[in-house]
Order: sequence, then structure tokens, then C-alpha cells
Amino acid sequence: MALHPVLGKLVSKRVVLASASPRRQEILTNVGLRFEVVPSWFKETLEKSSFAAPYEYAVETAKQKALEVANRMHVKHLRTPDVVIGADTIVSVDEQILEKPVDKQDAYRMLSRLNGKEHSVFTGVAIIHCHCKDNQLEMEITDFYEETKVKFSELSEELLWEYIHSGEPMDKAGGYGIQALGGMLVEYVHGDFLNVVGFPLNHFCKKLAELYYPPPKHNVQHKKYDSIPSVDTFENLSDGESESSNFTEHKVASKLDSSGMDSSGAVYTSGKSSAIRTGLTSASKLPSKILELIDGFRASKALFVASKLKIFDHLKDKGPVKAVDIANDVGTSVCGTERLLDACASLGLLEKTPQGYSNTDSANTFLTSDGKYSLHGYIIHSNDHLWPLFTNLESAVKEGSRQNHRAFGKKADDLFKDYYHSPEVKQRFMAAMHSIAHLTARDVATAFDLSRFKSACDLGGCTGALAHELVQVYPNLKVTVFDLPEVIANISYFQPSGQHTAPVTFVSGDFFKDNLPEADLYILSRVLHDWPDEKIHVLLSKISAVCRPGLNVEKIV
Ligand SMILES: Cc1cn([C@@H]2O[C@H](COP(=O)(O)OP(=O)(O)OP(=O)(O)O)[C@@H](O)[C@H]2O)c(=O)[nH]c1=O
Repeated sequence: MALHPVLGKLVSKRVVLASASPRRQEILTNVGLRFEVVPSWFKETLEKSSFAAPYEYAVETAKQKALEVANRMHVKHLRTPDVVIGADTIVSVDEQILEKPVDKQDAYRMLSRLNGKEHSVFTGVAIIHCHCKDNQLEMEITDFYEETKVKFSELSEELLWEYIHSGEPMDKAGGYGIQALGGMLVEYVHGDFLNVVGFPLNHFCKKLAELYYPPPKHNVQHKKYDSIPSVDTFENLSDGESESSNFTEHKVASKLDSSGMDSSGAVYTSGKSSAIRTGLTSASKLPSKILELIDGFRASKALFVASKLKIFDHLKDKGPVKAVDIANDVGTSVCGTERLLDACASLGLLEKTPQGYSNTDSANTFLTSDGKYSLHGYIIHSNDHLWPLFTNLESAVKEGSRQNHRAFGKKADDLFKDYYHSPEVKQRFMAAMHSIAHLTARDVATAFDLSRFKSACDLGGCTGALAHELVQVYPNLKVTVFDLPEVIANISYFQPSGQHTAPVTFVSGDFFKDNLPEADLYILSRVLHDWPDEKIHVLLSKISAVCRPGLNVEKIV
């Protein structure tokens, strides 16, 4: 594929995406780019009237976002990245710039302006190459923008409000997301679709091609790339030609050698430049997805162990702490702890400074055990339960059976009896289900329009995390959580505090044996995968028998 050679140039670099936009992360991940995400703290408050054209505002904002991250990482974390990418997407209509709406009324104002008209979406992008010289940060900034024209159909007030109530507009420039429900509002798109979504991938690759494969000096005016050069063009470029650039193939190769990526040794240890020249061995061919899969378990295990040792709890609300102090408090070896902490820092879970280690924002939010959005329970379940099972995956494939006997020394005839046989395992399992359900509940609840349903039954709904979110999103919905008596007896610990619990009721029973509570909508979330086909058939038949004719059934699995 033609784009890979140029993205391959980034393989050995520490690339940072200075953006919190999940769409940008997805667009770049989808093409195999490996990067850290460090959202920028730059406030998007530049004076719009001081820019001659809307795109200049987007480019400057993108640049400021990237500069803020590059400087912060250099100064605060002593982790100077090689490349920082910043982006800013704006919508422009009638010479006005629209960014993300601040509330529903603002979204309505924006969508009304776009209604029935053509507008432009501009994304400004900044690519900053960083070098650290004598502890000084040196930066080379490249920026560009891309424009895409989008036309909205004539839309009724009712439709606009329905769209606004879906929640989709709120984190999107212009108040719409073309990639999801907002796509239904759009009559045509002229230009790069991904530019509207938040990142002009094609233009980005062209820029990288210009940077990494600059035209030879004697021929500058003839060798401007109008489009992304083909693979052949890249492979024909000799090392000598590339040496004229700061970003040479040679540098890529030597970095890969020294970084200890021994799994690629066959490619890179046969001599730096010759390795690059032979067909198989271009940096573009580095199978980064495969390497990630090979090494992925180490990263998971580092996270699991740090969570198990409650290192993120230990660092919560503290300034930097030295490895030796953490080791003393946790009761672990100093050398082992230091290595684990370093691994966590390189995985972006901790920050490391000469003063010691501290939690990143996302560690504080997701990895401490008592946070509102803590994933601690799910991590511990993954470590204590799923890890030993997956270790026996080979036997599971060969034998076609569960591996509980190998992993835990006893057969699992009924998975849930197994979970609930001891209070400790039950608590762990419920905490795991609660943490992942709580975190994803809002997305699940808003992925469907469930407003026509008056009552719902969440079968196997455990602690009610999804149920509580559903009644928030659909105030007219009453939700019953149906789960085993052992579960229902233990739910109080997980209930949200405050007023909003009234429409959720808990009923205990076994959904294979007992009558199901009456409801317009039945939800099976994280349930079906646990059971063999015969059991699923029993369950779905029971649901089908109690479903009332005339009401649609949504399936959330
Ligand atoms: C028009 C449109 C925009 N977006 C999103 O709108 C945000 C723009 O805001 P931003 O300020 O450029 O970025 P951000 O989300 O605040 O992140 P950051 O880079 O950290 O400032 C980005 O998310 C884009 O995907 C869509 O997802 N779909 C669309 O059709």
C-alpha cells in the first residue's frame, strides 16, 4: 500500500498525538501508526477576528496545541518526543467560525446556520519535529490545512432537536459528526471525508513525503509531489539521496538496531543501509501490528501487576515519589519496583521526573481503585481470572472446551457458580463487571434510540451500572435488573449515591429457569458469549415468548 512507506518513517520515532479527539486517534491507529496520546492543554481562545481567513485560525490553533505538548513533555516529564502532531477542526459558514457547541442551545444555533447550506470544514495540522540539544528543545514546525465542502439538506426543527438530544453534537466542531448520526444530515461532501471527521490523512501523508523524501537540490522545481509518491518512488530513493534530509533512512535503521527490537533482528542486524535497500527490509515493511501483538502481553502484565500492587492508589494525590519509597511501602524489591515503574512510565501510565514517579491524569481517573470511572476491578479480574485461562488457550483450541480445570484446578460446569462460590471471588467479579459496564454505559445507552420503550429488563445486569445510565438518558424508562440471588444480595456496595436510583429495580432469579420480568425491551449485555449454543437458544426462546407483539426488540449484546 502506497501510504505505508512514508508512515514507516515514523516507526522508530516517539510520536505524540497532541489531541484528545478519539476520531483522530482512530484515523491514525487505523493506518498502523504507533503513538502516545498527550492531549493539549492549550485553550482554544485565539482572537478569531485577528485572522484574515478561517483556516489561518485552525492552523495557528493546531500549532499552539502541538507546541504546548512538546514544551510540557520536554520540561515537565523529561521525555522529549521526536514528533508531535496537533490538529484543529473548525466549521466555517458565512465567514463565521464554529467550534464545539457549549450546550444544546448553542448546538441548535450552529446546526440552524448550517441547515440547507454548503459550508467548509477546515482542519489545521501542525507536525513538530523535536530535538534536544544541550537540554534545549529545538523544534522544526511544519503546518498545513485542508478544506472540505459539506452541504446539509433542508432539515426540520424536530429533526435538529432529535439530533441534538442524541448527545452527538456536543464534542464536535459545528455541532455534528459526519461519521455517525450526523451523516444523515449531509447531502454531499466535496473533498477529503476524513478531514471533516477530524484529520486530513491524505494531506498528512503528502506532507510527510515532502519532509522525509525532499526533492534533490539540483531538481527542486521539477520534483514537487502533487500526490503521494508510489511505493516504487520511495524504494528508488537511495540512502545517499535521503542523507540530505534530517530524517534519513539511515537514522531509522540505526535507531531500530539500538532500541533492542530483537524481534525485527532478521531485518535490521544484517547491516543498516543494506538492510534498508533489499526489498524485504524497507522500514515500511516493519510489521508493527505483528510486533505489537507479540509484545502486547508484556504491557498488559505490567499494568496488571502495578494495579495489583496498588501503585496507582499509592501515588494518588501525591507529588513525585521515589522508587525506593514506593518499594518500601508496597513491600517489594527496589530493583524490581524501579523496573516496573519505568515500564509504566514508558507505557504512558506514570510520569517520571528526577524527583520520582507520579500518576498521569488517566491513571488517576481510571487506574486508582476508588475513582468514579475506575477500571481497577476489571484489571484485577483480567489478571486473576482471564490471564490463567488464556494461558491455556492452546489446549482450549485443541480440545474445544473450557480450561478452568487447568487454570484453577477444578471444572467449571456452571461458570457463575464458580464465580460466586467464595465471597472474595464474587466481589472481584462484580467489581470487574461494574467497572467496565459503568465506563461504557453512556456510549451503550446512546448508541440506540430507546426513547420509545417504557420499560426494560437488563438480564444479567449485575450491579445495575447500565440500568442507572439508561434511566438518566431516558427519564421515562423504568429498568429492572434481573440477576442471580447471590448477585442481588451484594449490589448495595455498587449503587450510586443521590436521587437518581428510583426507576431501577432489582429482581433475583435464574434467567434459564425462572419467569422473566415483564418489559418492552430486553437487554443482554456481556451475557451470550458465556454460554454454549443450546443454552443461548433456551434463553432467547424465553425472551421471544415474553416479548409483546408489536414492539420492536433492540439487541444490545
Ligand atoms: C465536523 C466534525 C467534527 N468532529 C470532531 O470535532 C472535534 C473538533 O474539535 P477540535 O478542537 O479540533 O478537537 P478536540 O476534539 O477538542 O480535541 P483536541 O485536539 O484535544 O483539541 C474533533 O474531535 C473532530 O473529530 C467529528 O467528529 N465529526 C465531524 O463531522
